Amino acid sequence: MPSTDVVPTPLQVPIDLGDRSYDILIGAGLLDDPASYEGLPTSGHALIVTNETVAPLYLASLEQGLKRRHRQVHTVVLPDGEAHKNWVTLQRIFDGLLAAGCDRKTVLYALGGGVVGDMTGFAAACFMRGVSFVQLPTTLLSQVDSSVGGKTGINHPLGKNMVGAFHQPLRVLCDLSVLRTLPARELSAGLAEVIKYGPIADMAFFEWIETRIDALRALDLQALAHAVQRSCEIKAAVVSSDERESGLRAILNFGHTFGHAIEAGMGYGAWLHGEAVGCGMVMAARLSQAVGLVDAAFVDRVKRLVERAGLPVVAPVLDPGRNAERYLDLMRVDKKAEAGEIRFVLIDGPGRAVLRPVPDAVVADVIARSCQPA
Ligand SMILES: NC(=O)c1ccc[n+]([C@@H]2O[C@H](COP(=O)([O-])OP(=O)(O)OC[C@H]3O[C@@H](n4cnc5c(N)ncnc54)[C@H](O)[C@@H]3O)[C@@H](O)[C@H]2O)c1
Ligand SMILES: O=C(O)C(=O)C[C@@H](O)[C@H](O)[C@H](O)COP(=O)(O)O
Ligand SMILES: [Zn+2]
Repeated sequence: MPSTDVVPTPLQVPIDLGDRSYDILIGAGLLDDPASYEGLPTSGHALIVTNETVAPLYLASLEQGLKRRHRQVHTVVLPDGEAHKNWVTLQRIFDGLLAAGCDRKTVLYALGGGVVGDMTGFAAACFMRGVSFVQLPTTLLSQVDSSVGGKTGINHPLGKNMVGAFHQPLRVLCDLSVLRTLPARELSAGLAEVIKYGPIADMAFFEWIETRIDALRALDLQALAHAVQRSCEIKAAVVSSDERESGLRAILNFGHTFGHAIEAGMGYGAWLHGEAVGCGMVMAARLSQAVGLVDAAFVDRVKRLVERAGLPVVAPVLDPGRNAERYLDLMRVDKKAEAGEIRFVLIDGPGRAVLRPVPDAVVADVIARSCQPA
């Protein structure tokens, strides 16, 4: 990664939610910079939640820094992976909090990717009926999406993120330096959520990604800084106007109805969330074309960029005997479904999304076409 002085730091994206408002700070070296934590509570107890992959990389220095702010700093190190985003692992956070004698003023720090962030946020929402937490996202995906907006939770074997709560963090620190240790496959997964913001909200950004995709994959710090900043700006605007997804916020689910079915259907962790979303966006773009909202050129453009990001574009067969039915069954539990009717985020012209039901036969045809290599 190029030297850190090329990024004018920190960039700051505010998220306006009344008394739950907070800032997203973006820059290199933020985790170890005491200025990043200014204004946050300095209560007696802090608990850092991380995982066994991230801990050896970044836990020691964070712990040392937080010891200057909190009398006691405790840690919980979780097993790594989407397959562990469940009750059993969540319980380990509560075990750690109680064993350490943590109280209502305790601040939780989520050091890791989206899995750690979603689970720590959920633990913070539940512990003693709600304590504060800070997001320290260490993957591209978590910096551009999961650390922002307060969706927290865990998976159920029958459906993604089925148990959770809305609980906003006090601050989000997106330290770009930590991305240099991220495996290439995980970087690609993060790019899926970056690409997502184009078709739903900002085609100029989509065009910019098309020109900078190779730089992003090569960890060009300036390109990454802009990608994280613009993604967070779009997400902050959407969340500020619809915090609890009563309407508009659903557009952030573009590609996720198919994507969540792939994740659950393949077994959590087989496909990364970003991979499933990347492929799911191609499927949702096809579905938008199938109901007459966009043309084939638009679908092809989305598919090409997803492919260039290093993501899969051919959907997996979930059940050879009854593949479309299996997809449809999994999608019927989607949180956007109403009375068993699946509602899809469709692209209604470049940069604009709508939420709509689509007849099962049309969806089944798109699934069949998407599972075939082009
Ligand atoms: N709450 C939301 O709004 C929201 C939004 C998008 C995704 N999500 C959730 O986020 C999760 C996906 O997050 P993710 O893609 O960050 O996956 P992840 O948390 O599993 O992290 C990916 C992998 O990278 C490793 N890792 C993390 N930081 C690293 C670093 N700096 N260097 C080296 N390795 C590192 C992790 O240990 C893990 O193996 C899914 O569960 C998804 O449902 C939530
Ligand atoms: O923040 C949101 O709203 C999103 O939909 C962002 C998604 O990228 C994310 O994967 C989210 O967790 C999916 O939400 P869900 O409500 O469908 O579980
Ligand atoms: Zn997502």
